[in-house]
Amino acid sequence: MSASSDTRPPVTHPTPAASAPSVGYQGEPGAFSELALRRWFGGSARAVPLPDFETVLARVRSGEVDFAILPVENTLAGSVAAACDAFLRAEVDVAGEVVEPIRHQLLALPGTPPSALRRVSSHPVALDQCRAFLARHPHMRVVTGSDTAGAARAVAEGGDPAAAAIASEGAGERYGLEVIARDIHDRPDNQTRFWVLRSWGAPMAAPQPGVSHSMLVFETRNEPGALARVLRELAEAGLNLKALTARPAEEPWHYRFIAEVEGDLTSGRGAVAIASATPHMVRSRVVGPWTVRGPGGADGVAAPHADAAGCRRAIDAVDRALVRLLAQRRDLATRTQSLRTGGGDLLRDPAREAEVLRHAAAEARAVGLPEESVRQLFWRVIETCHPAVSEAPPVT
Ligand SMILES: C=C(O[C@@H]1C=C(C(=O)O)C=C[C@H]1O)C(=O)O
Repeated sequence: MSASSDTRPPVTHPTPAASAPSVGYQGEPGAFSELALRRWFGGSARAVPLPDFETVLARVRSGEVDFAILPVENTLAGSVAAACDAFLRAEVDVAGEVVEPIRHQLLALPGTPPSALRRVSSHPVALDQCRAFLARHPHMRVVTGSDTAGAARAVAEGGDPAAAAIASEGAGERYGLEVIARDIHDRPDNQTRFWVLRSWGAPMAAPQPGVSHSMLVFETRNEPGALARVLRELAEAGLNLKALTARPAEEPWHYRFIAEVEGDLTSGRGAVAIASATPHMVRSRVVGPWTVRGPGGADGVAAPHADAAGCRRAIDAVDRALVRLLAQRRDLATRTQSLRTGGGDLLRDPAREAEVLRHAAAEARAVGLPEESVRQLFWRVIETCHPAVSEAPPVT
């Protein structure tokens, strides 16, 4: 794989007409997909729980939901095969990518001693991320379920003190369960990539900063070197291959490949690479471009670490990203002001300021931060973006 630097303009990021988009996800409230969609869309999005990946894809394709979120790869368990297959069968576009840290907790009825547990249930992909813990506790029979939060709800509703679930801490809180064993995933830097999906042709809006990613979905002829020839075109265009997924096509021993690259395959050298690769492919389509958000993503937020020094480096990266976002906010606020005043003096809008603080408080609530201190902080943010704004925060 080759390194590449991307200096093209920011990717156009989709925002639906309504301020609160509906976003479909597989699972029940408290699922990791719900956390991932909050990272992308914020606290105001309407999260729509759906039973399986096929239904998620069908709903976004038909426009019944504005977007969908789909877990595609976990750093411990690998590709989420069922999600990739559902994606390959549907005609949808990737509008973004979220990388979400995944922390698994062993949850049971409050007051349950660990020795009383006999059964543990969760989604198979979650169970795969906790193999070492499960191997150390062979007295617990492993039961696969359709999702993590659903397994937690079933333990709460079942009332059986021998039953446990593996799910997020948030799912435990939602269903009144206690954390019996904390952070039981095999590595502390466990994380999952999710694609944000939209139907083809859904409206696009404001450009987002960050490196663009895109993908080529293709099949090759069953002949020596066919895959290598396609990949060589991408490499020679200087596009870094970040993931290559092979899934079975219907015909025996034929494969569909998903090649994800850092770069835009719809223009410039990316488009040239696709043109050169086309004779080597049986079927192909280009999806994207999109930007990545979350640990390790293009927004510069670092991945979690096992040791304190690593965590501090990650905090430093988060802080740098926060300051860059502040500068971005200041530029937007300055532009808003000059549009509103025609270049004159600062024109305050207390109603808008109150709205900004309300939004920040709602986001804080969604991610479990203290609302009042986030409100205060945002008052300072408004002030920092406009040094002339310096009175006490409005009361809402
Ligand atoms: C940027 C603006 O100007 C001022 C600054 C605001 C802000 O930083 O959020 C909000 C309202 C105005 O008092 C605006 O009008 O939106």
